[in-house]
Amino acid sequence: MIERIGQGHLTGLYDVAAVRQIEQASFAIEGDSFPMMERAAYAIYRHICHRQPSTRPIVVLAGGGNNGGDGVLVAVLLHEAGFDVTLFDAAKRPRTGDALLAWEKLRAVNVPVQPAEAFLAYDRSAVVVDALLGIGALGHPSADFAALIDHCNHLRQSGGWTLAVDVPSGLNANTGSGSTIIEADMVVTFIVDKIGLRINKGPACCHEIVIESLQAADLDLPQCAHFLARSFFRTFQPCTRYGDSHKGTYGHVAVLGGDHGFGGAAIMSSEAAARAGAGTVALYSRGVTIGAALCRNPSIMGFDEAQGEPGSVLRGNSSIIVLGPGLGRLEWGHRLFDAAAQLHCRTVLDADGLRLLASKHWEGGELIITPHPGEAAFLLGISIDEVLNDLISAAEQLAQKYRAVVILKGITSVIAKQGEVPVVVGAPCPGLARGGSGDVLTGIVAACWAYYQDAFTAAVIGAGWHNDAAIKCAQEKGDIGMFPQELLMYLQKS
Ligand SMILES: NC(=O)C1=CN([C@@H]2O[C@H](COP(=O)(O)OP(=O)(O)OC[C@H]3O[C@@H](n4cnc5c(N)ncnc54)[C@H](O)[C@@H]3O)[C@@H](O)[C@H]2O)[C@H](O)CC1
Ligand SMILES: [K+]
Repeated sequence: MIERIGQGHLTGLYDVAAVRQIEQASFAIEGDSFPMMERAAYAIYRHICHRQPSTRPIVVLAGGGNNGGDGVLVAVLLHEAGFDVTLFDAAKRPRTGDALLAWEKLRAVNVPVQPAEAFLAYDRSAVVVDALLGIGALGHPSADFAALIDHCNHLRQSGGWTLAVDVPSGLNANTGSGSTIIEADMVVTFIVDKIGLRINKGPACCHEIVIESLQAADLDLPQCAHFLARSFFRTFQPCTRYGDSHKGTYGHVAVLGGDHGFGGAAIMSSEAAARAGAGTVALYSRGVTIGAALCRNPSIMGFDEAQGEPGSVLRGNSSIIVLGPGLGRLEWGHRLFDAAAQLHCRTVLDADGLRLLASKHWEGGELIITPHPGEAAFLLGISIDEVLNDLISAAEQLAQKYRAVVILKGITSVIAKQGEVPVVVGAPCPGLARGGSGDVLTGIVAACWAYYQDAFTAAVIGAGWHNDAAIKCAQEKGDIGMFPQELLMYLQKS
């Protein structure tokens, strides 16, 4: 799969169970667990020296477990190097094991220590090392930890800089969920990249993620997902043109939708397909929508009902249909949905098309569906929280239930297909949190599908490309200033 991307660009994302297995194997090989904690602390120390070499004070928030143990050793290294470091001790019980060994080292060199509560009155602009909770956290942080996390985030808002050890405290390393979470400028995560950092709330709390392997054992364990970093689009231009090509080389996309009141959705989708490089694009919609669409973009073909059935906009059965943007759920939308199914073309299904899918049986062509968590919950008959608490499984269940390639949209998107390792793509772009972003996505994915043929490849590249262009657009226009259709002008910007 995904030959166009190449496995080299897809990195593995693991759950906590896998990290524990690797840890145990590494400890067994080395015959001791403490050296790995020392390597973890040294890695953090190096990043602080490199990124924050100033004379700012450094605060270490240390819990009672081994995540806290890492923090304690970081404090020792910083103190020995002459930094102004204070450790706030949040352990509730006497430390044991490696965390205790670390604590004894700290005591031997007299690092200043204060009780955790004192941190709530701390108001200096500092570098904060979050070593409260790591992969051993259970449930939401206790109230006292939540207060420490809130205060750390408050200091960061007022000019502080936060480095999270392994995982931002409060973030579930498996699900990316959490209520009160450290917002980290940098997360130095150990051994392998963790799924919870890359999905759900994770990406919004981890502004930069660095992976330190700590010379851990190299086990071939199953990955929860692959990750396609944004950097892929620095060198890869999707849907490139060839010298000996013609418009037929790049396929035909037909957008069906845009009922009264929702014409803009279908217009944006068709425009996106055209801008993303589809050879020809047709829009089948209400007459008034066609008029508006042609005024905006005469390169598309516009057909209204008076000119024939939806099938009249196709160019043979290799056409890609986009069904859903502005479809509505009234009689008109139902009719278009049924007509589209009978065309047996490859179909990108979104929005109202997904609502209709839940109540009808799809016997049409191959599907890519693009639900957000609310639509996924509706399609699976579960709550939105259940979807958010296991996005990978929700995407996989949808793929199985609807025999479709699924783009489960979110801060990052999860792309799933039966028999494939899911792929997580994207990075946070708050500018996308507005109506129309999904309509633009459907058009881009359809154009990619016309180009790449393979639905999974098209979904991964299309979702990643949409996100990358949106971030570039927001950098110039601002999150509030950008309209979804404007990101199309950034599809080819390097
Ligand atoms: N050599 C090593 O052992 C290495 C460990 N690494 C680091 O270790 C952590 C995982 O450590 P672990 O002790 O298993 O768990 P944590 O420190 O993350 O958490 C346990 C700690 O937290 C308390 N606690 C649990 N849940 C809550 C909660 N909801 N609210 C408040 N407090 C909670 C619990 O009582 C314990 O005190 C890993 O992330 C690494 O940072 C490194 O990998 C290096 C080698
Ligand atoms: K942490």
